[in-house]
Amino acid sequence: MAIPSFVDRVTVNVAAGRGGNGCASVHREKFKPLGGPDGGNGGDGGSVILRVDPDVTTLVDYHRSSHRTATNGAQGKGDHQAGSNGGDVVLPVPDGTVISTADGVVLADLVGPGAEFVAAQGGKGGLGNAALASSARKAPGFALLGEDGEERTLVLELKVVADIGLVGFPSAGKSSLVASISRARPKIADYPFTTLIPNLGVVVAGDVTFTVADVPGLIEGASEGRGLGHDFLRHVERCAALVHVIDCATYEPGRDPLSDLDTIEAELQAHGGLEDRPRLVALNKIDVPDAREIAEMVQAELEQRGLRVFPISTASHEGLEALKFAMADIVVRRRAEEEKPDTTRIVIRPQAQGGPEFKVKKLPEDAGWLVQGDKPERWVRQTDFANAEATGYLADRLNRLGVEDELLKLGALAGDAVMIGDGPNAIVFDFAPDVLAGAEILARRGEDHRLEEDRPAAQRRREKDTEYHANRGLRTDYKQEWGEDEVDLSPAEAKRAAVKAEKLARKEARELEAAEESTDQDF
Ligand SMILES: Nc1nc2c(ncn2[C@@H]2O[C@H](COP(=O)(O)OP(=O)(O)OP(=O)(O)O)[C@@H](O)[C@H]2O)c(=O)[nH]1
Ligand SMILES: [Mg+2]
Repeated sequence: MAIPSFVDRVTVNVAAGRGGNGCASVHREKFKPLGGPDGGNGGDGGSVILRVDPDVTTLVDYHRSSHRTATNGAQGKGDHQAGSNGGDVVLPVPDGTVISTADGVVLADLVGPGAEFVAAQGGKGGLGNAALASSARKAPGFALLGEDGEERTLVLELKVVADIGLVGFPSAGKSSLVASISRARPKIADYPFTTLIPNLGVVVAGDVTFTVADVPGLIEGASEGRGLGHDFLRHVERCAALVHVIDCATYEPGRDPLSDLDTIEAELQAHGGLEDRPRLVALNKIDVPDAREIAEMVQAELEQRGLRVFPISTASHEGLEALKFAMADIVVRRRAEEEKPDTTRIVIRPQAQGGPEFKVKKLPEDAGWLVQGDKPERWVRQTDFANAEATGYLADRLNRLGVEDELLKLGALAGDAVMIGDGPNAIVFDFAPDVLAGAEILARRGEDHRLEEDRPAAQRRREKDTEYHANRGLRTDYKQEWGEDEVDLSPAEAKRAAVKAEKLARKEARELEAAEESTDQDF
């Protein structure tokens, strides 16, 4: 039989929608030439959300199609029309789904119906020029860009949240046991590895209700990746107790109840983490005369090892009541010991970073300054650098946040490179306090005087930025941008290369400027 692919651990790619751009528009009406700004805001991009749905028991759907994308927010329009928001995509996942990054960092552990995790946050829509108008800037000639939606690769793992885990060789009768003590109706068949995904059954014993999960057959070597069992052992990691289901009716050579138990114990040992869990032994299939004989033979020896043994038959139901109550006993004891009841939702989410809204760091080797922070980085993404007024607005925002003060305090000089953000979308500015410090100045729409009056160096810089950002849709990285033809630069190397190239460009510009000045004097 071909080993089927695992369905309880899947890698999914989620992409949220982009925020719509804000609109820059001016109200037009007959005989009223000076209308106010009426550009609407862009809609927010839809998010991709994972939510526990009690009706979903496997991750099989994500195994078949692992890319999920939410829709983009619509662009804002004139006449104060806001773009509509992109729709969220809600992905139903089973209770007990653990979400981690591709490199194994656990982001969330979803327990309980309705528990949610935002897998990819939709991009915020950009403000339209109507929303950007202020008393000083009555008719902004620009709008903010919508932000990209988050894109992530996540690993979803299902850990069944069961009180009791049934372990054993293939065809030992684990699924049959779940079926005979609960209302679950798992597939049962006389070939090994019938169960590919754990079956969960709800068992009622007296006034105790608990859950039992069978684990797909464990075989020797499973913990080293042979067979199916290893990947499924994680399902029993949360169990209060393990029940060994032992087939006393097998005619396979080399198998008997004692060595089967040792084999499974060795697997559990190799997997690790289950040593402290109490064990019960169910000697199954005693409706078969030979099996009953074998069970009677080994019972005493197992009991000598300190194990509680239950001869059972899932076919005739003999011994099942005693086994059920023994399970219930352990569950009750475990629940009493536990500080937190099982129903507590455990949701781990990366906490939003508190503290100051931005950080300024001096880069080594006089390479300039690095500004990091959610707000400044977001504002850069929202800026249309082809529009000087939008660029000026960004400078004002950064100034108001205190970025410039902080740079001055730390000793930044005019002309120093200031890098905002350190991802592929990072952007490098010349530090020009006079530009940053300017108040709102009336200018023609889409322009900013402060930038117009710049020296040629800043002019050059601005043209370069404009060109760079015009190409942003292509996601040009530093290698292309700065003509660096080394391959596989690490982000830190790329940053250094970018800053170095930036300094060089600035030096050239200064030289050019000096040359131009000396030319001026000739006239
Ligand atoms: N005679 C008899 N047969 C049983 C008993 N319990 C289970 N079986 C049979 O054993 C075979 C395997 O049973 P399953 O419950 O599918 O075994 P499993 O341990 O879940 O096996 P995998 O899912 O493959 O790991 C089936 O043909 C069952 O009918 C029993 O008490 N008596
Ligand atoms: Mg089974």
